[in-house]
Amino acid sequence: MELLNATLAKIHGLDKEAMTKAQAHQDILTKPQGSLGKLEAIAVQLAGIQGNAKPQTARKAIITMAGDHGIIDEKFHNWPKEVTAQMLQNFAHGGAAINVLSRQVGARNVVVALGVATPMAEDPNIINRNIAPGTNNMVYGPAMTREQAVKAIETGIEIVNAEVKKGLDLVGTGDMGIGNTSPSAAICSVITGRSLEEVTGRGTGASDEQMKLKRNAIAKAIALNKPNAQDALDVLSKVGGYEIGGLAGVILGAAANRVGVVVDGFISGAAALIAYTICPQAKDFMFAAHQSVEPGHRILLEHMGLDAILKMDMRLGEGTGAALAMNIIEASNRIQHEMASFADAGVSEKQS
Ligand SMILES: Cc1cc2ncn([C@H]3O[C@H](COP(=O)(O)O)[C@@H](O)[C@H]3O)c2cc1C
Ligand SMILES: O=C(O)c1cccnc1
Repeated sequence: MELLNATLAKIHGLDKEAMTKAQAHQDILTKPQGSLGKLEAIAVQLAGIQGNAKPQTARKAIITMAGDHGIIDEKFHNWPKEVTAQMLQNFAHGGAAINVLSRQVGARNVVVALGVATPMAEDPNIINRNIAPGTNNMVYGPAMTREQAVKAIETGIEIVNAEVKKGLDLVGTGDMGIGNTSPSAAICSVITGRSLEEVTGRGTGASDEQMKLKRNAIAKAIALNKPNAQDALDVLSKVGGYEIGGLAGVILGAAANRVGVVVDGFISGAAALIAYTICPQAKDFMFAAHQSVEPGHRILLEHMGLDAILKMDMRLGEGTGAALAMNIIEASNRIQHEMASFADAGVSEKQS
């Protein structure tokens, strides 16, 4: 709990002076004021995060965290849990969607096992910080202990702190874990107060019949464990997942280091909801990368007052939306650095 508390103590608000300077700079560039819309807002937020009116985006990482889920024993899944470990190998060898999109935007991949059930061979490209071989089936009891939930968050903080030491201007979150749309829906429903009908989605492709089983299993888990919506550690431990806790730690750690964090889809969103419930100010450091097809994603973004950068009908996770949205954030920052002012370019200014 010490690292978590120390991290929370380091989270302060955005640098208002840097934001005022960044906005003033936007306003003298050769365009009608405000005409670049969200591109301007992103540059100003980034300035507030980094405390610099001309922020940096060159050093980027996507941190993808993996965990398995006991709830897949409830038989509404189409994919075996071995896929989690197999996909980690794929991430480690550059073949997954997240590898391609990270390469395209120039982000390094950081792959972390936090709660993977299938034994894995050692691999220099996988950081093995397994806390347990997957969560317990939350239909019959808590997914993990409160101590394990804290450990997951603190591991996420340690991982992002290590990346900050290597040099980090922008970090993206990603998840891998067969079954993890179920704990994400549970977290979303408990914290936002919205029904499972509204927040549960098809994940990797649940049929109508499987959707009924999925909602019933999540409802049973919530009814049995009675997570306290005001206590994010209680929610995470009772109906969460190791990778979700780890990603909440990445988000809190990024905020403490004043690094902008590009939050991926629904699972990363559930992690953001945990981080936000622990420390609402962490929201200032988040960029919502995209709006996933999972219906709960829009709901949890609304709950935090976040506006998704992209809407691409994506539903993969891994950090794919985060990597893609980094392109937009970089574009916005290049405007801030490279565009000519009216004075530079000799363009007449607005007359009235
Ligand atoms: C081959 C494959 C690659 C993936 N990459 C991400 N996910 C995504 O799908 C899973 C969540 O959906 P559900 O709750 O329905 O299991 C997570 O592993 C998520 O990262 C994948 C899923 C599969 C099958
Ligand atoms: O939005 C996501 O992150 C997502 C949706 C479905 C499956 N995996 C991830």
